[in-house]
Amino acid sequence: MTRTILEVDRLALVYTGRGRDVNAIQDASLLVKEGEAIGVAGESGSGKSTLARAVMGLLPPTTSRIVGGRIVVEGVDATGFGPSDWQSLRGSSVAMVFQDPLSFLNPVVRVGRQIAEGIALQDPHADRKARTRELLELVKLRPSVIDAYPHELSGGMRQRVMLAIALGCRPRLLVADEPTTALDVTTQGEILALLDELRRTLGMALVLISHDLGVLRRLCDRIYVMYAGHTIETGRTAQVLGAPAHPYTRGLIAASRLTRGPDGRFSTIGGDVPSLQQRITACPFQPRCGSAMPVCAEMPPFLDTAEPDHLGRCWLLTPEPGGAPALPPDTRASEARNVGA
Ligand SMILES: Nc1ncnc2c1ncn2[C@@H]1O[C@H](COP(=O)(O)OP(=O)(O)OP(=O)(O)O)[C@@H](O)[C@H]1O
Repeated sequence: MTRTILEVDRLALVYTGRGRDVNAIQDASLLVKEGEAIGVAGESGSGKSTLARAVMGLLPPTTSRIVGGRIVVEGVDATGFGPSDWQSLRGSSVAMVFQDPLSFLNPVVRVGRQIAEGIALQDPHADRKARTRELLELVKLRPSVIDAYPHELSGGMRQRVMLAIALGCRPRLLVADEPTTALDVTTQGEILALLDELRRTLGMALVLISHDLGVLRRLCDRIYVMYAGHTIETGRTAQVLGAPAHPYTRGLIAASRLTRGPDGRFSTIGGDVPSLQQRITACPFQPRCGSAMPVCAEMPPFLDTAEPDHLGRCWLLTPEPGGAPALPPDTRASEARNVGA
């Protein structure tokens, strides 16, 4: 059976820093198996980056707090980890690349040294020169890049450098948060192809965060769709994007295709994302949903089975909307963890 690398089980997380709470993650689950490519989709503000940073231990403990659920990395419960525990995990089994390499790279340190520093953190005895060259070759950069400063490189090259640094710890999981959003279309294609190739050749799992469904369709085995801090749908990519179970996913797909409605206007999802200052106690999408029923405003739906390995958080998926849930909540949560198992 394929090993589980990451398991997020009904996570809830609050930002507390700006004088008011923001319940950025309210009920999110994620399961990543060895070597798998997982996509996380959702509108701006749905909690994708917060989830990514939470599973990497990169959220500041002074302004964020996990208030429910668990994060388990390679069988170890990391939910209560402090900064040093997270640092050693990041140096050994998980790594992350971000949208903007310039905010990550040190502008006054040559690229080669920045890659070598990452290698030394993981293995103080490593031959840093040889391993730096090996990493540059992996990300398809010329060895001469070693002497360059970040500002001397193009956006695509900087993203490759950030990838080389991330790969320095030989991660079993790479989390990539909108890694190509800031790049032109051609460079975007090259970086995505590289990510795909690296995942396959290194046998590494990938969590790819993107609001671009086309990108996720191209690279991912399974997809999680997020809305207002909730996982609202998950399944194999072809299932979720080909036969979406949740009205929100259907709206997201229509909007991403730039299709026009009967009135000739481009499809959009009407209404506003709910406030995250309180925990949402009903269906988070109900105020914007064209298929909403009375129960949707009264009780939170649970992730339910649309078909094998395909779950949606929607009362439309229960046999008797408004009646007792077909499965108790805990059973449904464990199903969310088991999708793709
Ligand atoms: N440091 C912070 N303090 C308070 N609230 C925050 C903080 N960071 C993010 N948020 C809020 O948390 C919610 C989720 O934000 P997050 O960045 O995770 O969403 P996202 O789906 O990644 O959006 P985007 O695609 O725009 O990056 C938003 O309402 C956002 O305003």
